[in-house]
Amino acid sequence: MDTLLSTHNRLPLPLRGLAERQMSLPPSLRLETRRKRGRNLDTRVSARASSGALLELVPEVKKENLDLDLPLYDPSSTKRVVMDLAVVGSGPAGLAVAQQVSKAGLSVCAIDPSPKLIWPNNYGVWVDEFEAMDLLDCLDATWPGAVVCIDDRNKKLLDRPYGRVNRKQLKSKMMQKCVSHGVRFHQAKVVKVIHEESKSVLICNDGVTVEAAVVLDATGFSRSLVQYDKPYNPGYQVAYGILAEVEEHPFDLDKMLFMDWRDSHLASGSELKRRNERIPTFLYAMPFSSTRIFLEETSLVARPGLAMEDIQERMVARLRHLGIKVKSIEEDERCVIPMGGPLPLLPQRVLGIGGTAGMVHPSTGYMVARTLATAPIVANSIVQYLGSARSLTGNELSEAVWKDLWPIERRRQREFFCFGMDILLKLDLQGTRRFFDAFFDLEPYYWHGFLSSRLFLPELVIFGLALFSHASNTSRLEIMAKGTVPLVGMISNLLRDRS
Ligand SMILES: CC(C)=CCC/C(C)=C/C=C/C(C)=C/C=C/C(C)=C/C=C/C=C(C)/C=C/C=C(C)/C=C/C=C(\C)CCC=C(C)C
Repeated sequence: MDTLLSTHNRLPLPLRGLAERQMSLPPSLRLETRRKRGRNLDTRVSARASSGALLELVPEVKKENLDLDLPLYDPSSTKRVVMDLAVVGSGPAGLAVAQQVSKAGLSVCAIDPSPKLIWPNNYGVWVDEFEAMDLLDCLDATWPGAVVCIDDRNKKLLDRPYGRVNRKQLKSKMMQKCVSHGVRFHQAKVVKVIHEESKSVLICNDGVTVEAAVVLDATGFSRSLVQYDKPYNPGYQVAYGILAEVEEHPFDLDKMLFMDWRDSHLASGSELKRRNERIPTFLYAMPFSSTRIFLEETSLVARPGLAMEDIQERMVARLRHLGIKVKSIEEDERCVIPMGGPLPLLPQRVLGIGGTAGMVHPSTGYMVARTLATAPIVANSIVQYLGSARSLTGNELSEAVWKDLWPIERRRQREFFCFGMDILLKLDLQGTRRFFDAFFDLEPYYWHGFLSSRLFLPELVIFGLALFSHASNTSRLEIMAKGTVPLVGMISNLLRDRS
């Protein structure tokens, strides 16, 4: 499945409106959205295998839909009214808000070209994040801990349970709640929105119009309706993953492999090794059994993003070196996640959530847990301002909701995460290893809090100093040399944005 993700927490989200955004990406990252599933071939990835041979095992595209009857929006109804909320996009972010606003008794219309489509990506999350939202039933595999291989000699065991999201179960659960609270669905793509004083008119590609007091853009990275007023210059996380049946693999079943930065699979002096030394990739793996495993070769962040073919080539070399013989591939995924970059224009009439609203963690690419945790904030604020008193409408209402979505402390936190991303962008393989060696030696409170967006600026300063003090002398010099300009940039952005 190819995806420009509207997500990770790993709900990296299925891409909506990819085509429009494709042209703004570097050519090597332009992808089509597709989903592949279940074809068994008797081929093996052998010692002579190329990425071409691996790709031959990738099954045909097959989109999977939920088996669910959706109540449809009726454009011909004589009683047609202005809906309270129109949600554009039915990824996790959009459905989470739709579900909660409709629960409060407001009318909601969800518009999506494929509302029943099961989200395409393998999302991973820290179990505590889903537990806090009472979503443990939406994990289909969990590992009591994780492991980070810094290099051949240095391995870190992370005592933090990790899980894979059962995307079918999560989407079914959210859709069922939406249906039981009366959300209406319209299967189309929104092509234009016209704003009037107290309502907006959404024009869909099938000619239908939907009127709503509030419009929420939850279309992920396609950013269909939300506007940006600054140049869009994100870093890109690029990854190629396969869910595969293998003869065997060397990984412990009770640990997920969070990051493997080893490069012994790349021949000394080879071009591939040189490329990996400049812009490293790591292996991320979820072992489900001794013969079934999800493997993803990942470039954490680069600008421009790494070419998918480069990543596939590295993955094949790695699997060969690890003695992993792939018997069949159930599904594959290609992820391109924009990270960092500017926030959308604040405030603006259309509301946003998820990728469209700058909610991807700029230092990690994760998004799902944070988005799901933010949905109640957005929903409550819509309900409060639009509720019985109808205290606010139009631009005033949008301004108030955007403030709740991106309060000053969250904007400061994001500035720090972008500062972190700027450092990561400049590190080569050795620098990256030294950096994560120090990062995962921090007190769990700090590295957990950083990855799960729980630390705010005062604590992030302590986190930064702690990381600095844990770092080796070489790494400190590197942080100072490569971090000074981004640090000054962060400080000036923080001083500029004080409201
Ligand atoms: C979408 C899908 C489905 C998929 C995709 C692909 C994948 C698999 C992915 C994965 C990923 C991952 C695993 C990720 C991870 C990440 C991480 C861990 C990250 C981290 C980061 C960190 C950082 C950035 C940090 C930072 C820090 C800093 C910046 C510090 C600094 C310091 C200094 C400068 C000193 C002074 C102080 C102050 C500022 C106060």
